[in-house]
Amino acid sequence: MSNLIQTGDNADITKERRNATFDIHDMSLFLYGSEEILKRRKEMLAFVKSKPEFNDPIPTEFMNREQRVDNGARKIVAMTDNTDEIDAGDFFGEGMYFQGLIMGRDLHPMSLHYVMFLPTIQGQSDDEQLDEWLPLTISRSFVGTYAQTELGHGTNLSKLETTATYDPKAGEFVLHSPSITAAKWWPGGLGKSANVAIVVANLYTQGECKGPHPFFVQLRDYDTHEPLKGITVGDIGPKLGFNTSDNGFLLFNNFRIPRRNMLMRYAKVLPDGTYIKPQHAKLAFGTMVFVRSIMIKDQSTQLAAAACIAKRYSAIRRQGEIKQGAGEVQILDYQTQQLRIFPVMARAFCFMFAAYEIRDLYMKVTEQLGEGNTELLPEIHALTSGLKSVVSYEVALGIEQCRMACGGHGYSQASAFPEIYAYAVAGCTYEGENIVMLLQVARFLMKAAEEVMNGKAKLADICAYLAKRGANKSRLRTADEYRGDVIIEDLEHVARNQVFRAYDSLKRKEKEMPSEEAWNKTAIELCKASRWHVRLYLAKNFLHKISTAKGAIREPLENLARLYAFDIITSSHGEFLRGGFMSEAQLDELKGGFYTLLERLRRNAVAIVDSWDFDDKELHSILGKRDGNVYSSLLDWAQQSQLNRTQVLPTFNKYLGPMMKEGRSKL
Ligand SMILES: CCCCCCCCCCCCCCCCCCC/C=C/C(=O)SCCNC(=O)CCNC(=O)[C@H](O)C(C)(C)COP(=O)(O)OP(=O)(O)OC[C@H]1O[C@@H](n2cnc3c(N)ncnc32)[C@H](O)[C@@H]1OP(=O)(O)O
Ligand SMILES: Cc1cc2nc3c(=O)[nH]c(=O)nc-3n(C[C@H](O)[C@H](O)[C@H](O)COP(=O)(O)OP(=O)(O)OC[C@H]3O[C@@H](n4cnc5c(N)ncnc54)[C@H](O)[C@@H]3O)c2cc1C
Repeated sequence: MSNLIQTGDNADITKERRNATFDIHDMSLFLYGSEEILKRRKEMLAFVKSKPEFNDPIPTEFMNREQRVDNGARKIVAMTDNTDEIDAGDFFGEGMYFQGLIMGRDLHPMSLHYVMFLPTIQGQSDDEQLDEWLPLTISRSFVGTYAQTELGHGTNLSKLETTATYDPKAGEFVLHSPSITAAKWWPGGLGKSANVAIVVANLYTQGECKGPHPFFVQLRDYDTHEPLKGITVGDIGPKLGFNTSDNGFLLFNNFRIPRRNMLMRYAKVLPDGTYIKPQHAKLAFGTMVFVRSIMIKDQSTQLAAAACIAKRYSAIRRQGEIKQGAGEVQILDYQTQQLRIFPVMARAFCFMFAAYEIRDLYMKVTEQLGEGNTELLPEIHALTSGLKSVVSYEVALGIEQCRMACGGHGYSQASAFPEIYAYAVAGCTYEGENIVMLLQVARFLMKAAEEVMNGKAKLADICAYLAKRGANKSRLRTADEYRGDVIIEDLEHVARNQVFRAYDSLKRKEKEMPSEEAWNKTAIELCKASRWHVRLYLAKNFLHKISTAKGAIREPLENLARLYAFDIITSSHGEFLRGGFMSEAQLDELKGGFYTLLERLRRNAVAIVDSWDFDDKELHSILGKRDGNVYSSLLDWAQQSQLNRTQVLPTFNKYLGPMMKEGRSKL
């Protein structure tokens, strides 16, 4: 704990750190997994701080878009000049941390090169293609992106309009955008930075459409960077966030590429045009599964950053009195403030622990795919789709809650909340719009429900609860005893009920109308089932993980995990009251328990967020500064505003001055 206290720190924040009941190093160790990881974080941070080229000339929030794009390009080249400093193969750990430290929370001109282009080359090329493209990708001989979404279609991949038609005489594919709506739209870095792309197009061979497939396509001349003939490309303009990235549009006019530019690890087109289908129809969508899986860690980090800022600021902000005349209190002492922030922190821990599970599952699936085994593909698709949806949505709400909890200063860009929100909320949309992805989970759940109904309960582990009988009354007696398995049983009960309610409703409707229509008319219930399924997974994983904690960190972790569960239950209590599963009295008991948990977590509030090991450089927030000296820093920060460069702005002479002069002259 003491390592975060320094002379000159704000007295309130120092008091918080002194009062903590555990050593933050122990908590960081539990959170990140090993001493080696913590050591490497320190080494990477020290390295980044030692390099002036990683600094921003002025805070990025004071830059215009061109300056941001320029600054982003400069820094990503500097960053990737120094990848020897990290284990670049450890994308999930070192790669993400290193990038976050240097690039901040904005995508940059090479984001898609690393996040999707490289993984697609690795995952979808055959050995010969890998030998050709991988070294060029790693050595940054070109800048790549992933161009799938179009103006008219993003979600529904089968209706992508871009065509790749095989011409056996020339041994080439002809890429074509038959309409305006066929324009690729959104790919990161496509507008101005990328000179190659993985283009996802509907493949036509021997007169038949074989569905969307990935192709390696050169877009610009390697020397002049001018677009090649047959390519129209540009930037799509400013967005809510991601403004350091030149997300782009792209149209093809009968643009030819060699046959071998189709990525052929799974599906293939032979020289005569014969199509060889992949072992599993959705193997070509593997990169999306990969990104959905790493998003969970990224999103939980953003949520933790928001909670860290809100808690540190709430520790130093004094406003109002609880006891009259006793002086203004730290706003962190208000129960309502705790309600706004503590559950957010609990969620960040929960999501991070899930991120580790998903990383491990992803690695297992990759290994299996290498052996030609696609057995776990439906499971990982459902799990990553569901987690991506629930987590990104909760993260966006949580960040906004933290912002509002910081009053007026939360609205300033000095807080970093606008930046964190704009960055994180995009996750609700990219890599599959959240509702659509929840419906994918529902497909998986409906199949599982069908198996249970048919008595063939050979279910994936994550669905095993669907086949359980379960009690029809909650075992909850006192809030203090409400822990571990008892909580899980109750969440299982609600999730199972919702899955079968949706299933029954779907089956009833299927008797009255075509199944696609029945599906649409049950979609709200299906999404609800998916959310409960994912919440159950998250809570189970969280409770299991904290049960392995030892020593002084155990109690605050248990408080967090139980707060997470109590929050879910009390905020959707109707589901638990249904059919008398819980009584009103039980719910009141839980509510009381929830308030007690807030009180218990109060003492360690700051230490818990300190354990996330955010350096000020990474947090990039005046309100969240480690030393708590917020007010003087806010004044310093504001002085960097462009508007403060001169005392009198041109607007005075042009508009306001003449107006006031005229006003005075009329008196
Ligand atoms: C040098 C060091 C540097 C280090 C640098 C490190 C940097 C680290 C940074 C980390 C930051 C992390 C995060 C930030 C990243 C931000 C980047 C954002 C970029 C965004 C990119 C994009 O958005 S790309 C475009 C994404 N698009 C989508 O996701 C489209 C969504 N649509 C679909 O996925 C699908 O079309 C569908 C799932 C909605 C439906 O598919 P389809 O219509 O084809 O199928 P059906 O519905 O008929 O289903 C048939 C059947 O298939 C199953 N299925 C579908 N998809 C999959 C799949 N992927 N895998 C397995 N199975 C699948 C489906 O469930 C059905 O199954 P049934 O059994 O028949 O039910
Ligand atoms: C910041 C950002 C970065 C991106 N980067 C890239 C990139 O690098 N490369 C790339 O190719 N793409 C990229 N995209 C595009 C992104 O993948 C798509 O926007 C996303 O997949 C959603 O598709 P859509 O825009 O077509 O939404 P739509 O599908 O049009 O969604 C609009 C609404 O329709 C609903 N809806 C659609 N279909 C259904 C259905 N079947 N059932 C029920 N409701 C439905 C949705 O739930 C939503 O409410 C990016 C997008 C953003 C915002």
